[in-house]
Amino acid sequence: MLNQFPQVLTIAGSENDGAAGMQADLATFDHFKVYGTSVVTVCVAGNSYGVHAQQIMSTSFIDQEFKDLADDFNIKASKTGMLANASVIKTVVKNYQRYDFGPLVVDPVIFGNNPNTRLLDPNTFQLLKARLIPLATVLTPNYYEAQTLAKMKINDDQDMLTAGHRLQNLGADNVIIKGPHHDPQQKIVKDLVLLSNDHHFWLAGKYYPTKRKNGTGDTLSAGICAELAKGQSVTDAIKNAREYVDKAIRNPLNVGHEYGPINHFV
Ligand SMILES: Nc1ncnc2c1ncn2[C@@H]1O[C@H](COP(=O)(O)OP(=O)(O)OP(=O)(O)O)[C@@H](O)[C@H]1O
Ligand SMILES: Cc1ncc(COP(=O)(O)O)c(N)n1
Repeated sequence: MLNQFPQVLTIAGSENDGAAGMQADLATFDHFKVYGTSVVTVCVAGNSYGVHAQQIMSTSFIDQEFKDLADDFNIKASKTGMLANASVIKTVVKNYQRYDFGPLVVDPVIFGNNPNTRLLDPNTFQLLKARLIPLATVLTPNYYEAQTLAKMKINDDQDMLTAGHRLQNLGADNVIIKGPHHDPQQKIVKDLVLLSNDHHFWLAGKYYPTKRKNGTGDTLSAGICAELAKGQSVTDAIKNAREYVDKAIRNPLNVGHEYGPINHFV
């Protein structure tokens, strides 16, 4: 029957090296066998050495992208990625509230995998917290983004829990804070999952000492979105997406010289 196959939406930046952003989201959607549509917010020019230029889409173009998808598709879950600046955030919030695009996974992309790459204007943090985060079914900050948004340092598990609660108090139903993974000596990476019913659990995975992990955050949030669209619970969606990221890091794909992609073919 027309329009019954699970359809999802990524609202994100296009990254022309194929490793992260919308390209990683669409590859992940394919893996989870959902039909991926996209609203491009910004085009990023770069490669595995870094990001070199950005072209932000006009708000009228973004409005049109949303309208065209709403007119034709039956979207069951959505995710946001790179939003770049305040006008994009406001336009995305307005459109998401206008149409029914299902539960929303908000990946609050502030930094790229190379921590020196900033992907969001720092003047927009307040706007992000006040307008977008309250719409999140699942919020997926990395270790640095969680500290920036919760306005605190995270040094241990208790800090991570406190930061998670602060982010829930901003209005996100469920929060996953991805643990740090920049110490070559560490053995595991430990993410915190804080659920809307106030339960929490830790997802510990093996640490892989590799620079080939561009797009891990996008892949995790896209996997959660895909699984939610298929009717999985938040807990199962997060666990299944995390397992996929683990496999995609563990089996490297040797393209690009520096901060290369993970392997979406696994
Ligand atoms: N080297 C690694 N070894 C094992 N797991 C990792 C590694 N790096 C990241 N992960 C896992 O990948 C997932 C994505 O986390 P990560 O912190 O990389 O997100 P991010 O890409 O920084 O997020 P964002 O897209 O918000 O910027 C998490 O579950 C994390 O634990
Ligand atoms: C266009 C774009 N969007 C998002 C990310 C985040 O990447 P990661 O998933 O590695 O944090 C990125 N590097 N580029």
